[in-house]
Amino acid sequence: MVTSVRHSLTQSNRIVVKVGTSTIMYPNGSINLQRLEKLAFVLSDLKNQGKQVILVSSGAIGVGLSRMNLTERPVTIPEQQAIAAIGQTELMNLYSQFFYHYGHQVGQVLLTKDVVDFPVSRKNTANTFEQLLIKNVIPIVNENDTVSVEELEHLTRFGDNDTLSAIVLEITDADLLILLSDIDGFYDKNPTAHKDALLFNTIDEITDATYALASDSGSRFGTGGMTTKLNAAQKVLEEKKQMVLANGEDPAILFQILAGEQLGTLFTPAQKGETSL
Ligand SMILES: Nc1ncnc2c1ncn2[C@@H]1O[C@H](COP(=O)(O)OP(=O)(O)O)[C@@H](O)[C@H]1O
Ligand SMILES: N[C@@H](CCC(=O)OP(=O)(O)O)C(=O)O
Repeated sequence: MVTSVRHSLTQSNRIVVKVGTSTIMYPNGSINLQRLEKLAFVLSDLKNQGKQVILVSSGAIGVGLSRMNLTERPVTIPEQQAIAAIGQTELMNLYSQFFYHYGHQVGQVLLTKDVVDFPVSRKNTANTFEQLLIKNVIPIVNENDTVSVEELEHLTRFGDNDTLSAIVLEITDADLLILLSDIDGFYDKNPTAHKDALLFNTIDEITDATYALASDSGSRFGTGGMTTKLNAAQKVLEEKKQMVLANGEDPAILFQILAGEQLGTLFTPAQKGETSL
C-alpha cells in the first residue's frame, strides 16, 4: 500500500544507505557474498536510474575476523583496531569488485563523528563527497576505527555507524537515510526476544519512552543495537528529514521503499506523518 507520506520517498534523489555488520555477515562469521553482491547490484541500478547514492557500511571488524580465521573478537581495543584495519581493506576490495562488475566506481571515505564540530574538517568532508558524486562515484563510508574509539559510561568501544550515517546525511544534505539491519523495523520491544513484538509503521518523535523500547544488539557482531538507530533517527528528525529502518535480508527492498511501499519503520517529521503501529 502506498500512503501519501510514503509517496514522498519516491521523490528522494540523494540517498544514504547504511548496512550493519549483521546484514553482511552470516551468523557463523563468514562473509555473506551473495548479499554484498546484491547490494552492489541494487545501488548500481539506483545510480543508473539517476539517483545519487552514498553507502555507509559496517563490517570491517566482522570481515577482519573472518580473514584472520578468528571466531571471537579479541579483547583488547588495539587488537580490534588491527582487525578492523585488515577487514576494511578486504571489505573495500569486495565492494570495489562487485560495483565494478555493475559498471560503477567506488571511493572510500573514512570519517570520525567530530568532523561536524570543526568547520574546516566539515567543509573538506563535504567537498570530498560533492566531488565524488559529481564524478558519478559511489562513496563508501565507514568510521575510521583506528582513531574513533570512544569512552562511554566507562566502557571503551567503537563508535557507531548508525549515528555516523545521520551525520553523513547532514553533511551531504541528502534527502533520505535508509538503515538496513537484521530486523523488519522498530518494534515496541526487542523482536529477537519477544515473539509478540509489534512493528511501528511510522514514528514522528523520539522521546525517553521510545528509548525505553530499545535494547542492545541481538547479533554476534552488531555493536549499536536499536539505541544507536534511535540516536540516528533523532538527528534525522532534527534535520527535518526522513529515515527508514528496514530489513536488509534482500537488498532489493530498497527498490520497494523508494517506490513508496509500506515497509520497515519510517521516521518522519511530525507534519509529514502520524505515529502509528
Ligand atoms: N525495539 C526494538 N525493535 C527492533 N530491534 C530491536 C529492538 N530492541 C533491540 N533490538 C535489536 O537490535 C538489533 C539490531 O541492531 P544491531 O545488531 O546493532 O544491527 P546492525 O548490525 O544492523 O547495526 C536487532 O536484531 C534486535 O535484536
Ligand atoms: N566500524 C565498525 C563497527 C561499526 C558499527 O556501527 O557496526 P554495526 O552496529 O554493525 O553497524 C566496523 O566496521 O566493524
